[in-house]
Amino acid sequence: MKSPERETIVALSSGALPSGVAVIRLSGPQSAVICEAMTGTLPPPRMAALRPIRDRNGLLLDRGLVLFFPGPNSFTGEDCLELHLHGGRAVVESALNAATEYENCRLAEAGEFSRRAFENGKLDLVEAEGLADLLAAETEMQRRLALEQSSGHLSTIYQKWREQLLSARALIEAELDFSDEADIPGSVSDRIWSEMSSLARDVEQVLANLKAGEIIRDGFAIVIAGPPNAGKSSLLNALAHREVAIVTEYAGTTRDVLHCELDIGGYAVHLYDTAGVRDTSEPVEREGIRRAYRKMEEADLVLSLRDYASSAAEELDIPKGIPVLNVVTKIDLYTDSFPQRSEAILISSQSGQGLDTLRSAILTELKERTSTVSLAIPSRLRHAQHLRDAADYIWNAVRAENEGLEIRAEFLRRAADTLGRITGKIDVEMLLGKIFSEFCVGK
Ligand SMILES: Nc1nc2c(c(=O)[nH]1)N(C=O)[C@@H](CNc1ccc(C(=O)N[C@@H](CCC(=O)O)C(=O)O)cc1)CN2
Ligand SMILES: Nc1nc2c(ncn2[C@@H]2O[C@H](COP(=O)(O)OP(=O)(O)OP(=O)(O)O)[C@@H](O)[C@H]2O)c(=O)[nH]1
Ligand SMILES: [Mg+2]
Repeated sequence: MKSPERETIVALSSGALPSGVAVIRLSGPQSAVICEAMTGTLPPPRMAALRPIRDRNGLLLDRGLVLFFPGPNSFTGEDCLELHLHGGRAVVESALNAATEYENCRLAEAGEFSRRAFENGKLDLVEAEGLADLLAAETEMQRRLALEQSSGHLSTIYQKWREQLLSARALIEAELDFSDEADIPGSVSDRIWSEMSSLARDVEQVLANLKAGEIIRDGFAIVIAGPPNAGKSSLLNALAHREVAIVTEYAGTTRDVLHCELDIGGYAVHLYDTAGVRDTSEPVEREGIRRAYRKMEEADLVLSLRDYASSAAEELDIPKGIPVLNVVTKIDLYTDSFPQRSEAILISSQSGQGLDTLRSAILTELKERTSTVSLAIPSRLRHAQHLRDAADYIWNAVRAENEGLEIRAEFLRRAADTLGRITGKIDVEMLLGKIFSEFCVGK
């Protein structure tokens, strides 16, 4: 039986319509035939050519740029065709319809181009995740981290470790083969175990960067907390540059946790406003206060606010271990010179005084927590789980001195497999759906 030809897929790969230019991308064995049929000729590989674009009946749809990438030298590794059209809805619609008229050509699913690139060895899983993050990146630091990952630097590190494990294993197996011939003194294995210990430490060092990666990729959670009327909601509004929260002179205005997104120095920040904390028997307010504390527990940083006029120590009970910045508010009301009480940052949400100082204090905190020595920053829990397992297997191998070389080699094999799962060298079928469904259609 003749095996069915791989389908050619087509999609709009550029953004929302209407747009200046729209890029329609095809990938698969029919790309060249469709190119000739729709544009008259096959342009030289990877050279843009201006051509009329026609449907099957010869009707002119648009005049646009045509690019052909013969496989395997394309994004997907297959023959690829790009039609750069005018970005009108009807233009794009008619071109997509025209392409799918051809045999074995259909609309692509979300992430299908990247999935083919993965299947053809053009991308590994870490790079594919990086690419998904690059498309989702909204801040400068997210963009940098994603670009780093999508261009294979992290993959190279994981791959190098895997090779180190495999060659250590090979040396051990070789030693096992000669083990009848009595113990060779100063055998290779002494050297191997010290190398493996240092490898486990390298893995753990990258693992230690996980939190930094999460802060960059998923954002930094800052919770504004303090007594009622301290000016918490006013600060949220001032930093967001819009009226997110209701502000009144009544203590106890905010009940629910409110939220806005900020970009501080290229970092994504989630800023939360909470109910003012005080003793109260009012049930709605009590629930608000309970939620305020719950939010503080999840915070990366708490801004503890206090009205300048208020008596110093308030009963804000910030959960242990959560970093705090003390902020004194409403300083516009007090024009006289300030006796420097504590190291609090003095602000006025009304006049804007001190807000830049507050922003740079936050940025300093962010930089401290993301300035990892090495550039290898895993941004996903998926990597971290495998890295933790890999390090544990290596330590097991190193420490199993009394267990015999077979068992120790088996631990190294497991460590190597675990690393292989991160880049997709091993056992990936289950993951593929999840990773590639994060993409949009056309990617
Ligand atoms: N028009 C257009 N712009 C684009 C893309 C695209 O597909 N089309 N990209 C889509 O993501 C990005 C660029 N990424 C690309 C990655 C690989 C190849 C490619 O043809 N690779 C071949 C040849 C490499 C070479 O000549 O150096 C290969 O890997 O074999 C093209 C684009 C961003 N800009
Ligand atoms: N003069 C001055 N008034 C401020 C400033 N910030 C807040 N206020 C006033 O203080 C009062 C309380 O402000 P909110 O921002 O609602 O205080 P809150 O901490 O959110 O209060 P709750 O939600 O009740 O806990 C309002 O009348 C604000 O206008 C400021 O910087 N200067
Ligand atoms: Mg409030």
